[in-house]
Formats: sequence, C-alpha cells, structure tokens
Amino acid sequence: MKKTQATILIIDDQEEILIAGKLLLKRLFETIITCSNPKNIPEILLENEIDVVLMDMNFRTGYEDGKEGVFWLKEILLLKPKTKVILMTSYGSVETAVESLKLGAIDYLLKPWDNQKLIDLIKDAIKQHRKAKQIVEVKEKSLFVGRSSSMEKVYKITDKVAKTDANVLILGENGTGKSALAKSIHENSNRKTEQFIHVDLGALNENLFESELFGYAKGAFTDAKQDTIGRFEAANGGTIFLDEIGNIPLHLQAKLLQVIQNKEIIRLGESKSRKVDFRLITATNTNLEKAVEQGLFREDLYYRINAISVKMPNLNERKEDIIPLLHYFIEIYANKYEMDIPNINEEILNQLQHYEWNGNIRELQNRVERAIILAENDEITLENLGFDYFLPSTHSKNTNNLNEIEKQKIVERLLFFDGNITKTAEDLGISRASLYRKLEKYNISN
Ligand SMILES: Nc1ncnc2c1ncn2[C@@H]1O[C@H](COP(=O)(O)OP(=O)(O)OP(=O)(O)O)[C@@H](O)[C@H]1O
Repeated sequence: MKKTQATILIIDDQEEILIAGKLLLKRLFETIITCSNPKNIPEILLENEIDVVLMDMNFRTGYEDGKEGVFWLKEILLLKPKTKVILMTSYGSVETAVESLKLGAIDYLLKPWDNQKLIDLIKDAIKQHRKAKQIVEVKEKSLFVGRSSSMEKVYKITDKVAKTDANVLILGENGTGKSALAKSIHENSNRKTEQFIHVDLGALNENLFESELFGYAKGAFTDAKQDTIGRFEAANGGTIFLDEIGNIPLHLQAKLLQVIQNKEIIRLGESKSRKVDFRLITATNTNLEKAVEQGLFREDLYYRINAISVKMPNLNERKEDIIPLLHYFIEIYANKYEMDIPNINEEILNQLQHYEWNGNIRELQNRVERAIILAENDEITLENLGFDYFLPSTHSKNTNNLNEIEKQKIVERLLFFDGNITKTAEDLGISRASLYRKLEKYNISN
C-alpha cells in the first residue's frame, strides 16, 4: 500500500505507547517521529515539518490532571500554529481534553485507543493541515495584492531594505497589513529559510512578557516545570516581529533595548547570557513620537527600532486595491469552504469602492468570509457582506442622481414596513410588480 506523505510526531512518556503507535502508523504514513521527553518538542518542531502531533496529556505517572498536556499544546501552537494536535487521554481527564479543544487541539482520543479510530483521526488531521498550508501558500504567493500608488511607495522602501539587516518599524492603523508586510520583508530577506517569529506584545500579559520573550530555566517560578526557550531564541538566525511595540510598559523597555543592542538574552532564572542572531521588525498603530514626548516610550529604544520606518496606508487611501483584494479574499474563502466562486455584481462593487473601510483590509476580509458562508445561488449580496440594503458612503457622488434618490426612498420605506412588499408598493404608489423590478434594478435584497 502506498504510504501517505506526512510526518507524524507521537509524544508520550511511556515507551510502549510510542512503539505501538509507531508500529501501527508507519504502515500508512511516511515518517513517524517519537518523543518521550516533552522538553525536546520545540527542537523537533523547529527542525521538522510536522503535519500532526499525537500527544499524551499526562507525562508523569500519578498525575492525571492533564496540565502538562495543556502547557505543551499551547507551546506547540505558538511555535507552529498550523500543526494539528490530537490529544490522548484516559477517562479521568476528559474534561481537560475538552478544554484543550477550545485551545486549538483538533480532537482527543481515549486510551487505550481504537486503531481504526486513531488512523481516521490522523488522516483527517493531515487533510486539515494540508488545507491550512495551502491557504497560507496561496496567500503568500499573491501577497501584496494591490498596486496602488500609495503601496508602490511602500514597496520601494521595503524592496531596498529587505535584503539588509536593518531594524524596520512599520506604522499604520489596525488591519492595514502591517503583519503581512513584516512577513513579506522576511520572505524577501536572506533569512527567508529561517524562522519568522511573530510576537503580539499587545496580547502578552505583563507578567509573562519576560518569560515569553527571553525564556526561563526550570524552577524560575512556580509553573516553570522545564527549561523553555523564549521567542528571541526561537527566532535565532531568522526574524523576530514585535507587533504592538507601543504597548510595552516603560519598565520593560530598558530590558528590551538591552537585548536589541547586545543581541544577547538571559533566560529567567539563569545568569549566563546566550547569543542570539535576529533581524528585528516592529509595528505599532500608536504615535510613538508623541509617546516619546510624553515620556511613555524611551527615546533610545525608539531610535534603535526605527532605523527605517514604513507607513502602511489605510484602505481608504488605496481605493484602487479594494476590488483586487475583494476578489483575492473571495477566492481564498471559496477555496476554504469548498464552494464555487460566487458572482458579485457591478453595482455592489461600485458601492464597496466608495465605502469608508475604517477596519481596513481586516474588515474587508471578515466581510468576505461572512459573505462566502452566507451566499446563496452563487451570488454575493450586500446583506451577505453584513450591510443593510445599501452602504453608507462618505463619497456620495450619486446623491444628486435621481436613481440614487429613488433607491434610497425604496430602501427607507422597505425598512419602515419591515420588508412588506405590498405595503411598501402601496405607500410608494406603484404596483407590486413594478416594485419588484426596481428591487432587481437596484440590487436591493429583501
Ligand atoms: N496586501 C495584502 N494582500 C492580501 N492580504 C492582505 C494584504 N495586507 C493584509 N492582508 C491580510 O489582511 C489581514 C489584516 O492584515 P494584518 O494582520 O497584517 O494587519 P495589521 O496592520 O497587522 O493589523 P493589526 O494592527 O490589527 O494587528 C490579514 O489577514 C492579512 O493576511
């Protein structure tokens, strides 16, 4: 039988489970890696392209609370967010297993496992992993959809800077594509074959800041059960992207500055320093210059991270890119939800181009995802996109246009009569048939 090209990592402290798992799975899948010591997980993940992890929730005999499994699950998903994790558990810890599903595990399996069930779960997980990877690949291939003049200015700078090791600060509102730009700088740099580590400092609890970034030694604090590398070490040789840099509290800025300057980190609970080689990219939606003036952001850190700065334009400043981005996301999500590419009519496209996209590309992306899920008869409507009958626009170039006035009137009366066609037609003094024709003409969905 031809084996499936996939790499499965089995993690369990019991050798007999590892052997049984390997024997069963190696008949069907190309590569099976086993690991009895969870401390080795980060290294294995960074060195191999793992499709599926099959992991025990309890590593120490006598401990059935599953906490270590939860800890390692979070670590795996931080390092490799697309890897699919299946947990193995005993009856006692089903609750924790269910909790782990919320954290991102795709399923759990009761021990002793049923061979066929395990194989089916792994096959399904491989499919899911392939799909997730495919989406990222399509995304990366065509990343930086859009050739507006304001984006051309951005490319001009990033093309020059990508190949250097200069620190880059990316400015811009939420959802403008700062993270995507950081990734693309890395992809075009000499470090592209190494790790790109994205750290969202805005989401990082202040107490976890140091341990997450610099790592820690076993026993450094109550929950420090094993030596753990931090994000800077994980980025060694590659790029570290510190998102929302403006959110770092002042007292931690000095530590960060030191690491950036010396390219050395000291893990929490250790005294020896370790050399790390990284390229630094940062991003913020706050006005750092102002924060410096107000004494909220260290000036020396600001100058250190700001060798080159690039401003991502708002989507409203790159209107030419709206339609290409829209088609791009339609393709991505139609692919994700296994649907045919739906149509979208000219009138809606026109309205979308004049809409004020305050949530920028992320808003556009979210609306398209919603529309793909809700679309009927292969047609995207404004309602599918989460709008009422027509879009509020700050560029109402059509407000003097008779058609637009008529359309607005119809929408207003329809809303007033809760979508009742007979009452709306009566109120407007036209027949129901005529109202239907107008609804179709103006693409008003009821
Ligand atoms: N030019 C682009 N082409 C295709 N997709 C893009 C482009 N720019 C951004 N995106 C997508 O739009 C979404 C928002 O982008 P991103 O997360 O990079 O924004 P951000 O500025 O970092 O947002 P935040 O400040 O909220 O973290 C992402 O899913 C990203 O992949």
